Amino acid sequence: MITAHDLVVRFGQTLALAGTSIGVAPGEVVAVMGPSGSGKSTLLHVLAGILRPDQGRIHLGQQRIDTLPDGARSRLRLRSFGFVLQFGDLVPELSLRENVELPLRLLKVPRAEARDRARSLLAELEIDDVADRRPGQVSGGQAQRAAVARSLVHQPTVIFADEPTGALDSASGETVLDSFTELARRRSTTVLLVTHEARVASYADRTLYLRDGVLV
Ligand SMILES: Nc1ncnc2c1ncn2[C@@H]1O[C@H](COP(=O)(O)OP(=O)(O)OP(=O)(O)O)[C@@H](O)[C@H]1O
Repeated sequence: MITAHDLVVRFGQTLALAGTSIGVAPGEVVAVMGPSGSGKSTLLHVLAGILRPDQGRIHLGQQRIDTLPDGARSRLRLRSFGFVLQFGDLVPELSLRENVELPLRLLKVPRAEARDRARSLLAELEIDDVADRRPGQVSGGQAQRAAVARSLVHQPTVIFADEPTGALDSASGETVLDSFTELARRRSTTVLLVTHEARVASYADRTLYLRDGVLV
């Protein structure tokens, strides 16, 4: 589903990715582990088209995506990718429901359909009772479940998750990971999960290890 060859990313003197190749099959849940500074977030940002590699090639299915112009890459991200980040990426002024509807509204899905699709995911993630509250008025676990719902609602091809439970206690983290990976598997959505915790990686089908910018 997503493949990359010989990715190199430099930040000044720092070689964040040093010729990394990766292939993730459709519907596969893959974890990327590694120590702090090994290049995990950089790899995720490059694969997701947020950062352009200095060298290398990235394909989504048959389509080469690293050479797309900025506008086309933004549209691709909106349509084909979902994101779950560690914290703070819900819009604080919007309710959980409005946050979950947001990708659909940006994709011009009619309001009623967006509301229905958000409602059904909010119910599946058992946060329908707090859906009208803002992120600041719910628990961290409930906010992360809303972020999971938002990442899935437009049926993306790939979801990128960067330490999705890093800010939660372990019980809330397990609940979020259980429902996230279960829903993604049921929909055959490919997931790339970056974490430094083996407990989190255990939810994946396969774990890759990065060290000094190379998969080992
Ligand atoms: N914007 C940036 N500017 C300069 N150096 C950067 C930047 N982003 C990352 N780096 C450097 O690139 C290397 C890889 O960083 P990256 O954030 O990808 O690692 P990581 O494995 O995700 O680390 P962590 O687990 O601590 O989040 C590190 O040496 C980091 O300091």
